[in-house]
Amino acid sequence: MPTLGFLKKKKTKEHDQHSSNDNSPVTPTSAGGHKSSLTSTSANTLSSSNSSNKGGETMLVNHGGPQPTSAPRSAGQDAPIRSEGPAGPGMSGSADGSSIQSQTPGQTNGSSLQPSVTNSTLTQTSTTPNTARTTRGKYSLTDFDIKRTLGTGSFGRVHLVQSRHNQRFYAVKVLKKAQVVKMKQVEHTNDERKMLQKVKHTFLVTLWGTFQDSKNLYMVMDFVEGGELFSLLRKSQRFPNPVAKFYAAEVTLALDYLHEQGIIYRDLKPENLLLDRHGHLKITDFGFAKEVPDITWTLCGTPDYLAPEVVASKGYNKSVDWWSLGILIFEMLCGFTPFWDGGSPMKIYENILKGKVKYPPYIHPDAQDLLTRLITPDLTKRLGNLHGGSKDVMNHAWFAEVTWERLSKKDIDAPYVPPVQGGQGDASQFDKYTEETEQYGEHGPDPHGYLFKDF
Ligand SMILES: Nc1ncnc2c1ncn2[C@@H]1O[C@H](COP(=O)(O)OP(=O)(O)OP(=O)(O)O)[C@@H](O)[C@H]1O
Repeated sequence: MPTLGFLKKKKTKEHDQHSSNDNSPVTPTSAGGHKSSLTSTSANTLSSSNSSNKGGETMLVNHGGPQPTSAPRSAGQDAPIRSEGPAGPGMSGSADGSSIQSQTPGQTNGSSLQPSVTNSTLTQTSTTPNTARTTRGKYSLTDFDIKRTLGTGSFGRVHLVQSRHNQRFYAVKVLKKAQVVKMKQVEHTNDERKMLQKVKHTFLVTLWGTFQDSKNLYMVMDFVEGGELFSLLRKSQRFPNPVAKFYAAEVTLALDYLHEQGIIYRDLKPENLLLDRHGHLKITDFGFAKEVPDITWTLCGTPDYLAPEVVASKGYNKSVDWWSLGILIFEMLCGFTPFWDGGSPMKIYENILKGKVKYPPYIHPDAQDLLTRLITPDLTKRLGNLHGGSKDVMNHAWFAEVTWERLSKKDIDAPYVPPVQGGQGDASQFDKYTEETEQYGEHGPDPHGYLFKDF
């Protein structure tokens, strides 16, 4: 049994060895839900419509195990509010010497726009294959008021910001160029921007635009208000079978979409899964996503989630995401990852290569069957990598009651609705961080600017 170290957030990037129109303002349409409990319903959960699934048993899960020592966020307090609309942040005409680029989608992926009962209106945006946002405009720091920090990463932090044009809230990821260069992440950072610009899917975060100044890179995204799945999982210790299934099914749809686009995600973990105001998932952090038609070799990702072929520095393909899905499902069902062992990445790698997974007795047999088929080193046997592709995963018995079509339209209630009121910049679901003291937007020498021409 792992000790409490597994409760910590898993850091990502240090393990990489590769050097390698302004839309018109929209009036808020709804306030978010206020259910703060994790609701697990019957096995029907994943096939029920929003309108019919209101009677779930309340289960803020506590399985009697150790309380987390880190990461649990304070339960969200309702806080001042407003709502995002289907519009980008709005842009100023010019920008303090920043070089800039952004997209202005005509529509968003909708999750933050409408109450879930109107989900049928989301069909097209949710499943339509990517039509890359190509409209270019200009954002700059002067377009936003920077509010608090939502999260920190290896090279910078993510801020809640408010557009000075339409007063809506967004998340801006700020990356320090010098740090990106020092950690040999130039290619990954440019890829992140490229991949996020390309994708458009209900369960993926929307990138509205990017820009840079002499020191930093900025990525303007939707503010996903409900916090990280990681926090919910640590608070809950582990999820009941139907709850894990709900999140796994949404991730499966997102992976299916990404793989269809020729993109490997490579960084699946609860820290990168955010909940929107209705409790549906949004995958964020495309720092390791890559367009790979066939095989690639880069060692990147988070130790606990790495497939053996990645650990062994072999060439690998999209199937690494299916392996990681297995690890994610395991972690959601058990509260810890299968290869975790004392916190040392080397030990974790050893365990991954040994490939022995101990399944606790409380895991549902169908779940265990799926996990053994995903967490298998044999690529000729790994589900998702076989002839049927992602459909093999979707057709597995554990997902039997999932009505994929409805799920893709978010026409199924989420098991947990974060206690936020949408659109008001309510960041109560996020940890508090010491704020950045360094001023953004300063003029000065820009020795690394040439490396980030697309920003
Ligand atoms: N669009 C968003 N809306 C709300 N919060 C966000 C958003 N994007 C990121 N965050 C928060 O910021 C955190 C860090 O973001 P992200 O993982 O993209 O940064 P990173 O620098 O790549 O991190 P790491 O180095 O750990 O991979 C996330 O875990 C999440 O809590």
